[in-house]
Amino acid sequence: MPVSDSVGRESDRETNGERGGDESADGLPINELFYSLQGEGTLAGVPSVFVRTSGCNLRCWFCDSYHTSWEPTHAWMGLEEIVAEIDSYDADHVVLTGGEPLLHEDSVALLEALDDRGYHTTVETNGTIYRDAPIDLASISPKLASSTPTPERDPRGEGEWAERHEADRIDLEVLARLVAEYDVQLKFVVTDADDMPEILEVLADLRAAADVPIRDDDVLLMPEGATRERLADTRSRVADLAMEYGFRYTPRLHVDLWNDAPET
Ligand SMILES: C[S@@+](CC[C@H](N)C(=O)[O-])C[C@H]1O[C@@H](n2cnc3c(N)ncnc32)[C@H](O)[C@@H]1O
Ligand SMILES: Nc1nc2[nH]cc(C(=O)O)c2c(=O)[nH]1
Ligand code: SF4
Ligand SMILES: [Mg+2]
Repeated sequence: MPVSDSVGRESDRETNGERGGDESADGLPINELFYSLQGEGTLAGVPSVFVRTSGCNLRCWFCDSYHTSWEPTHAWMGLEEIVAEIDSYDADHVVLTGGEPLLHEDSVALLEALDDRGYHTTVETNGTIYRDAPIDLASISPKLASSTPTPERDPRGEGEWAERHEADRIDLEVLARLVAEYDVQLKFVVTDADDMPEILEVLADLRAAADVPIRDDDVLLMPEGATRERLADTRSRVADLAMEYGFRYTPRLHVDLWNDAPET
């Protein structure tokens, strides 16, 4: 759902972690801002500053950033304040993530400021919202049916989000636009072989809809797991699937190194 659809609907604003009231002030709801190694994707291992915005339009049952989606918490930070804190680290790479960072209009201004200062920017996004911004790598993680918070899997309620999540999780037009405009990686969260038919279907639909080729090399399978214990269950299965289907495997380096500690 484009964020503009939710403007003016207070309940949506609140659910998404957006600011009520003072729309004119610039800034972003920041859940955490920290320095770490990029843990996922083609840039895994690269020292990077992470800016995690709060608020999301989806509700994956497995979300490893619960306090940006299911129970959003944040401090409001002005753009200058955010840039100054990023500058205080000695890094060339910035990862803007969330929650869903492209929900927020001011993510564009932040990315412009970072681009002006020469940073390489990665945006971690669920691929349901398009924005025009200087993004060096759009790290898109389209959400599969296995992410839907059914009553049995809802971490908080009784499946109240399932219908909305299901309706909004894939937007082929937005995905095709992101793929056309940016360097992308498509990073699918995988638990087992049951996820593969849907990945193939999304890819076939996207290849048909997009004006540019999508290489198998740009498709990454990432094991589901927010903890070392869970990853121990999923990672070798997902590695085998990557070899079987000819897609890339991505580790979750930060989970291997620091488990589920905050600010890692
Ligand atoms: C918290 S999300 C924030 C960005 C955006 N909302 C998204 O989903 O792409 C960051 C990354 O973590 C992944 N992720 C979240 N929970 C996960 C889990 N339990 N296991 C594996 N990956 C997970 C997402 O798919 C995404 O690639
Ligand atoms: N180290 C580390 N790498 C990451 N790559 C993507 C992350 C995210 O939450 O978007 C993430 C994260 O939370 N930590
Ligand atoms: S889209 Fe991303 S931030 Fe939102 S609930 Fe899913 S994993 Fe969490
Ligand atoms: Mg993370």
